[in-house]
Amino acid sequence: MKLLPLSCVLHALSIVHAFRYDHLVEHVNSHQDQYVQALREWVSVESDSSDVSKRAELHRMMEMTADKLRAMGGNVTLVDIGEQQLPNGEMLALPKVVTAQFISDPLKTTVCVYGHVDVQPGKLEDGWATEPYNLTEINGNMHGRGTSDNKAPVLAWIHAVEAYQALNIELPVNVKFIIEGMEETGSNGLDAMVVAQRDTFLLDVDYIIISDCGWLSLRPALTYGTRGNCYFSAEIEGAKQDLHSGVYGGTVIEPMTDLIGILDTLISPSGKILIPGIREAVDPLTDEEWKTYQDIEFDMENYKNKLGVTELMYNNKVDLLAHMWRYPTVSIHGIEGAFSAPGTKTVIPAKVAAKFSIRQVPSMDPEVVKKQVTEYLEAAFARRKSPNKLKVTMVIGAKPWLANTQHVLYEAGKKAVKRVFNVEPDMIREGGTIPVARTFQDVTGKGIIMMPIGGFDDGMHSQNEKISRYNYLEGTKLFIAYLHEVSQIQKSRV
Ligand SMILES: CC(C)C[C@H](N)C(=O)NCC(=O)O
Repeated sequence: MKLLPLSCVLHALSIVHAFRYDHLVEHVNSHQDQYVQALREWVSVESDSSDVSKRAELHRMMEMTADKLRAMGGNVTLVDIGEQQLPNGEMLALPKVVTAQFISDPLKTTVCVYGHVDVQPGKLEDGWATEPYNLTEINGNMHGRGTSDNKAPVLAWIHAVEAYQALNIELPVNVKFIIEGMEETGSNGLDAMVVAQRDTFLLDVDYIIISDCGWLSLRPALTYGTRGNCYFSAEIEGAKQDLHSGVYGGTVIEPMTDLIGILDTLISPSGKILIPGIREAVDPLTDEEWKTYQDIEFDMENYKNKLGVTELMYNNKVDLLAHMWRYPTVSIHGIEGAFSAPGTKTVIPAKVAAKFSIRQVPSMDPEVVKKQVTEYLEAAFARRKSPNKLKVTMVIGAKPWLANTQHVLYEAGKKAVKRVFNVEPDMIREGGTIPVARTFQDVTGKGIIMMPIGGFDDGMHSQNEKISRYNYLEGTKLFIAYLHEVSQIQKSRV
């Protein structure tokens, strides 16, 4: 019998693969209505991790996620990660973390997909055009709280695995999942779970994949960095109860005036952080980074239009991208205890607490930031010689994450993007935070990639959040293709 040359065998194998990929794509296209229905069911659960009154819904969401993975034959565990302490001292059960495993072939590479199914708050009265928890499709965009962040991407990964199963095509890699329910509030309890499972569930994992972010434009992207987040509460307490501003105004030193005064010392109008030590800790922008940012296609006018603003903090692309991704910033989010309802209540609030955050970057350490901010605000408050009481607390201290773009995972990612979208991806960083990314990196030492499928205009955390049907479906195909590309990475090149 005549043996075929190796090149012919390899060619034949690649044809078989291409044929199967087409089948998988066809499967995704023909199941899109089921995928949308699955998203509708998930969006209908108000799994808001920041609102403790919604905790039962969050538990239900974790159960639904586990049921879905179980129904697909996954080896599923709901991991108890303990309790959280509320500001009033009460203890509340954290949502269990769902882990799952599909096939376990020692000869295959193992990937672990991380995602979350908790959401930010969403209320019609915040200015939504549609009910936030009722998935509503308008012009190809599916609106609903948690669609892009992060329910559709998690489902897209699940559907990618399901598609292989449905067509009886063996998964090219072992696939594990870690799906949590506290990401939006700092991934409480997850770091400890990662440490606890480093030598068990995570031991045979070769790579970790996260799809919890968005593209920069219409071009698909791969993400290699996130900022961290130090979230603070600065509480000022004065009188023992709220006071009539006509009767008492002018006689007492008002907590709100103190609070606004110290908040105003955090950042200058031109965006310069005024807390000593913060800017000094940031690595200078390298020539290589400058060039990378310069080469990214990014339309500043389009960005302004998308946001509905007439001016940005920087008017050149490199500065803007650098300040979006690799410089720290301060944002003030709200004041608890302040009067904010419509109307003209004339009260002097007795106790107010500002919530603000500092997005930090790789060379900064949350514990150091905590000390810098606390000391700085205490000094600013002391200068006011106010008799009121100030209490500064850091409630989230999530670290930033940065990957090596030369890692084989990114090579494989580019191939998958090319296959599905026929373009090279943008290589981008992300200004937001995925708290566990750095923990995965530090604790497991495994390669991590972020492969977003969200659109640049999805409005995560904001009114009318959406994901397009296009991104949802093509994203599913991207994940299918990526599982194949990862299986092609030679173990020696890890
Ligand atoms: C764009 C972010 C990385 C998405 C992520 N789910 C998130 O919102 N994290 C919390 C944050 O405040 O950045």
